[in-house]
Amino acid sequence: MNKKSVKDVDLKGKRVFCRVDFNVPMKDGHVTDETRIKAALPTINYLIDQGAKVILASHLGRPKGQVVEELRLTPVAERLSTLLGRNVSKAEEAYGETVKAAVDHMDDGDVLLLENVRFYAGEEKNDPELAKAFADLADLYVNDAFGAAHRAHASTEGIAHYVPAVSGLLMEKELDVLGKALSNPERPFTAIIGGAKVKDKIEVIDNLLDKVDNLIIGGGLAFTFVKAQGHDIGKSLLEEDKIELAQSFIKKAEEKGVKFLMPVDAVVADRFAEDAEAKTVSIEEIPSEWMALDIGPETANLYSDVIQSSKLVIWNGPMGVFEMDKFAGGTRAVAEALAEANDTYSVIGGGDSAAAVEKFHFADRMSHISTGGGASLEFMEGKDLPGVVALNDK
Ligand SMILES: Nc1ncnc2c1ncn2[C@@H]1O[C@H](COP(=O)(O)OP(=O)(O)O)[C@@H](O)[C@H]1O
Ligand SMILES: O=C(OP(=O)(O)O)[C@H](O)COP(=O)(O)O
Repeated sequence: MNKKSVKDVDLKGKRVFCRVDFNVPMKDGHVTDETRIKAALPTINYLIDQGAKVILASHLGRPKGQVVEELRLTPVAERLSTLLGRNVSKAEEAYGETVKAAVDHMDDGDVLLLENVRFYAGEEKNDPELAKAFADLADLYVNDAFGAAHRAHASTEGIAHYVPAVSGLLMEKELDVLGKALSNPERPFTAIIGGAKVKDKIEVIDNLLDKVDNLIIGGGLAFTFVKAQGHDIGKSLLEEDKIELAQSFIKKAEEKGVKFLMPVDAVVADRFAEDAEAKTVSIEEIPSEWMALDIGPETANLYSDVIQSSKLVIWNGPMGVFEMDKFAGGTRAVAEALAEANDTYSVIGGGDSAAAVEKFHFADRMSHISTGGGASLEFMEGKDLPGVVALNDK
């Protein structure tokens, strides 16, 4: 990588604003998957060992510029403290006089976690004033938030214009591993796209169609495609204004000779709940008052076959609502197929996909678990990541 890293700079006694991606799954005020926290530990420990004052910043969820009590980073500070085996102070804000005073009191090697940066409207707008306020806290900016590197926000991009800016160790590793896998991909090359961020991911498919041999669609995302084929999808997740785009992708795949795989059956539920009534139906028979919350077993078998005959698979986004046991079968089946495909280089991307692989105990059988979903997809599309571009060149 041609960007400077933490290894290239002097850190002793420096106030370091380190952007991490602690956007972790939470339930009832507890962190339910700590993959992203653990992934940031090498950089945090390195900064501590080098005698820096470590100011950590992250977003959590999408509070849209307002304080949302459930999205405070306090539970994350507690988990981090346990994992680091040292005290982690937690600020109630992300910048300003109180935070500055807290930073002034830090000793070398201390760790302070700022409050959720997305509580401020300026964050996602990449407001220069907010970026300057962040920069004001520090002598150096370290970006280790690979998972948010595709966002040009005040704490991921803006700040880098006001203070020397380098990459963290996780950021470096992600770019290195993904870059190597993609520079000359082994074939057949398969992408599996699922999850619920339909708007974000649907655009990615266009570029992926230029690169892959097989494109597998699952999760909530799939039903805009199922609808585009003229089937009734009941109350399943739908991005109405993307139906035409979905149709054009199916056509593009045909023209390019890319195998485009969509669900042939689904597990449907009468409502979005663990104890909902559920049944498996063929994709043409989704009842109008029901919603599809997982791919069905026939689809899972089809997808598993393609996975096992691929040499490179990138997987982003669960196949169903895997958090609920009734709708976890599809995600588990895909994870298992990947775990058993010994000859396949598997790259898992995205907070929820990584959490799913962890939940089903297949994590150590994957080739690389990326902490970025959208970020790894955009990187694989060949797009520049603003959070990386903004860093200082070597
Ligand atoms: N059929 C579906 N309907 C609604 N939500 C779904 C469906 N399939 C998957 N999901 C949800 O998608 C979420 C993950 O989506 P996303 O954030 O896009 O994935 P990732 O974090 O892996 O990039 C999970 O919480 C899961 O419950
Ligand atoms: O969870 C994240 O993205 P991902 O779900 O694509 O992995 C990142 O923290 C970015 O979050 P965002 O998509 O709300 O900007």
